[in-house]
Amino acid sequence: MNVRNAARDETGQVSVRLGADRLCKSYGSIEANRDISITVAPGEIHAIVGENGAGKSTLMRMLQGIEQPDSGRIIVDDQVVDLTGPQRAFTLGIGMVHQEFMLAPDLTLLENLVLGDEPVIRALGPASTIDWRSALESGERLARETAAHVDWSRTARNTPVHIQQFVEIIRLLRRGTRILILDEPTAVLAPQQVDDLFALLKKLRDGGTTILFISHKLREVMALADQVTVIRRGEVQYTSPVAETDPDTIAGHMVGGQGVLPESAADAKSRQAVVGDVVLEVSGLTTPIVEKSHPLHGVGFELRKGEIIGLAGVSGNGQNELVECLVGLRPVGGGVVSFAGQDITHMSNQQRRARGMGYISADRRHEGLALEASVEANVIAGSQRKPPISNGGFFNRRAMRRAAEERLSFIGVRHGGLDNAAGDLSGGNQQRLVFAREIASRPSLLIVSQPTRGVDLVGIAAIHGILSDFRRNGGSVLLISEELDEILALSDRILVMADGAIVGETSASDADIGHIGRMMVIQGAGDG
Ligand SMILES: Nc1ncnc2c1ncn2[C@@H]1O[C@H](COP(=O)(O)OP(=O)(O)OP(=O)(O)O)[C@@H](O)[C@H]1O
Repeated sequence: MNVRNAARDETGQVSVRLGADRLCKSYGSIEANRDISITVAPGEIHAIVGENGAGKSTLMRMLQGIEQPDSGRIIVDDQVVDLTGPQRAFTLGIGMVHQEFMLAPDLTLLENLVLGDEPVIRALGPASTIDWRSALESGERLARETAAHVDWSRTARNTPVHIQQFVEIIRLLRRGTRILILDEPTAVLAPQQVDDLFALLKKLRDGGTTILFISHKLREVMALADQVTVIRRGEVQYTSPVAETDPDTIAGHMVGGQGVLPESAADAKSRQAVVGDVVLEVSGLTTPIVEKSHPLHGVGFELRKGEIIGLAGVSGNGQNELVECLVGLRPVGGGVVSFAGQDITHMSNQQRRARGMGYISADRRHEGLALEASVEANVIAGSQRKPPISNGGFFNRRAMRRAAEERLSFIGVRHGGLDNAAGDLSGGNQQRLVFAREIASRPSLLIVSQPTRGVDLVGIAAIHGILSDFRRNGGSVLLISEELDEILALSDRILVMADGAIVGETSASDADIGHIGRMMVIQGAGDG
């Protein structure tokens, strides 16, 4: 990229709003980014796609000044800049909306809007006071401009997730963000909310904001982006205007020479499951009202052998609480949970596991993994006292290594070495690791929450294939997912949850995405 000669065009506009010029970044022996060059024009929506561990987050961290490149240059407004830290990037107008929102949960949305940059009245001499009226005016003006409906007096904690996301965006705009980076922004949204977000982003784009977004969903890339760049194994593989490409071409560049994608979930599902006896029976389940949780109101359903039930719902409507009750991590207020004919309502998580219940938590960083521990320790956890790793009281180190390697390669976890910390894996590879461990313990029932959040195309197909095989071999799955496509592709039956209750049920063959989406948002927290 010839920056010095990247002359402003005839109208005096800059041609490169944000650019990376041969950026390199290594962690030990891993080259996370190698000679990455991208160019983003003013008022462009640029999608960055790539497999898990491809190097997308590393690039974003450098563009935000959180990490320094080993070599290469970053360009803002046609000029080479030195992003010495996040504050410098912010001053230049670069702002990022992370997957985990940064709002302070107990402050109101208005307080969050101005936090750290409060408008003040200086009428009282040296003392000053916050000008709430002007804060509210600026919030409402931005909300109007972005067509968002925001109740500024609500705390962030009590605000539906899609409104929190709007407020995050508005907050950045208020502080002069001109280059907005979004990390998988639709992961937590219902379909209608995705449409609203895209309408907002297009509006911002048309007003001159430059948008860079990371996504694993090619349908979204096609619907939203002007330009797409594929990163593979730390290098730019492909870049194209979206109007001149198609999802197959993009996917081909993402997976490189791996050829045909693994069997899709839809193909796997077309082989009808044989459904047997009831394995999990839940009736009248309630939870006490506890702060920071969403109470359950009499949840009941049956899950049979060889069946996948998909639980659809906007996040924050009681799904987490239900899962925690089922796996023994939250006390129930009333009702009964039976597993394989036995009342397990008050059993511990360990007792449930010993009876064949596997659990894949949505919160892999806190519940699913010990991030400081090695990749090997994490993938073996729970099996270290069983053969072949332990035999007659003797611990077999080689058998442990072999088992770890087999488990990791079974689901294609990309890692830099068995002794590296699990926390150093990319997000998607952390999720694969949890899956590899849980499947290896051969459960009869899997409770799976957000199994493919942040996982790439190949990983999704692999995980879906594993779930379908598990079901075909007589396993039962309760699948909780914010991805309706995933629920539709895998489930035999679909339950919809809103406001702590099951509000609808449909068989997969009759499922209609619009109808399910409406049930999801018609009540409860999704309605905000
Ligand atoms: N702090 C770190 N220490 C060691 N290795 C790291 C670190 N951060 C990233 N890596 C490695 O660099 C590579 C690129 O990771 P990165 O997080 O950028 O990928 P990604 O494309 O964002 O993946 P995902 O889609 O799974 O989030 C991976 O192999 C990862 O394990």
